[in-house]
Amino acid sequence: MRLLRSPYGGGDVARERGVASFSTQANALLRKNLTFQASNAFLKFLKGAGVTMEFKFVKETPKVGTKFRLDFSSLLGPLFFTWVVQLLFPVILTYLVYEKQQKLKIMMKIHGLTDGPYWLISYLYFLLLSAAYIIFFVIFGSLIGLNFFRLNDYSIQVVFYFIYINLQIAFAFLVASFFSTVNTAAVIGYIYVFGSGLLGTFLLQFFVEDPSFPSKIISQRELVENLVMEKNISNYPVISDNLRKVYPGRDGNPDKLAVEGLSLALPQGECFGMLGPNGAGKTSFIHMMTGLIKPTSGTAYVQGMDIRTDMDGIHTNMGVCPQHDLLWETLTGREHLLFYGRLKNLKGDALTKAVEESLKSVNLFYGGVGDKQVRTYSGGMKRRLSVAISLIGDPKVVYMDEPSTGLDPDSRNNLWNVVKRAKKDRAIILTTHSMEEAEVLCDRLGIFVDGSFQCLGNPKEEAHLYTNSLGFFLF
Ligand SMILES: Nc1ncnc2c1ncn2[C@@H]1O[C@H](COP(=O)(O)OP(=O)(O)OP(=O)(O)O)[C@@H](O)[C@H]1O
Repeated sequence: MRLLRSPYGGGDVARERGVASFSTQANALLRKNLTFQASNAFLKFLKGAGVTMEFKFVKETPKVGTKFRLDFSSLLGPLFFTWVVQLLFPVILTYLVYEKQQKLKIMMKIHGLTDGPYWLISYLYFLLLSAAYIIFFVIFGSLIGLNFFRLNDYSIQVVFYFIYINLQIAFAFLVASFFSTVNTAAVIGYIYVFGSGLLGTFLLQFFVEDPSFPSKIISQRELVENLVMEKNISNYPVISDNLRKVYPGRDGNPDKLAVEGLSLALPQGECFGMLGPNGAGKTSFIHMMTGLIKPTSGTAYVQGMDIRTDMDGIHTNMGVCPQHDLLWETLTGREHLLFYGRLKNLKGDALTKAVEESLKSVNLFYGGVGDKQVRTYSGGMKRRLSVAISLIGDPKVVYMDEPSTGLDPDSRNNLWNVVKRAKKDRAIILTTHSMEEAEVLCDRLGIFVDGSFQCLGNPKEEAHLYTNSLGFFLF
């Protein structure tokens, strides 16, 4: 076995093994910018020729920079929160035992204080103390940007803490009856905090870290219920209220549940990404929202109009980029846009201007491309035209079903730029299989599996969940 010092060095040895003739081929490939194929083929050849290489002069490929975000609470995980919120327990316990140890309670009793007012005043005192402590904890945590506070709705946190501090005070009252010395109570109190934190983490960590833990999904459902109840829905162009789709079974097959009670509220200007494996129900959801199929139950409101009754009104202000390009091969790009622009009630100069701008925005204007028949277009051009059609007439709600599927990286980047520019002043729902696409385009992301959201959140926050949990479903 000979040693070749670098892929492009070691001339004698390489020539001996016939590398010279190969490297001519490899260089040709490299010149064509097919670096990857060239280097792979080159390595295969060397392996076959029994030559090993030392990558002495080969540098690592530069990687995209990532923002360092220090969330030190995550270093301790749920333990941090359990320990901090429980810290008042030993304080309350020792305070109660201190009054018992110093016979202060008896003194007060002697002076006429009965049990009822004593416990009531003690309870109110500890309630105020606990409330102040928790408020400080929440404000401090929110100010330094801890995820625990940022990602959970404050109203839910208030209810949780209120119930928790009441239980903690009641428990301290109970435990205080078993102790008569402060030192023992303090030691046991702190051991309890430390031990129960560890035990709780051990027993409950699975639920806390389970990506399907539905806290945000529940809050989304509550938001939708409130919005529908209060008829305050103008700030949310898209509201899906418990939308459900079951396809009836055929040829002896059972019914198929495609979308299971989907609740979602989309504010103006948000691009929402639905990410999920094949067959998750994304297209069924879009088909219901666009009126192609009827929901089995539930409904949705688009700009305040009900999809069950006002679909015609909704269509005038809605754009759709379907999963597969639905285009006439013999019409030009411009003709498509003129046609769909007219359907959106554009006329005369406004229509001509809108079509021109639209062609420019998707790079189909210059060189007269927009005036060529669609059958001459590449896949990327057809996809860009489909996106342009979805945006013509300035619709306030746009659905894009896997807009970049099947495109090469260059066409995909072009298309992403179009969508990024179009995001302003619109609500966009976009389905995709690509985490990268979701990160680039979406402000919020829902991971959709088996007809329901497994989690909702910011694409950057959900990225690890997608890779960890959905990777399981996808691959
Ligand atoms: N017309 C239909 N009749 C019966 N079942 C259907 C029908 N359309 C879709 N389904 C089923 O409903 C489920 C959801 O399908 P849907 O096309 O909505 O998923 P999807 O997430 O859009 O998938 P993809 O990413 O492949 O487009 C699938 O199991 C599919 O087989």
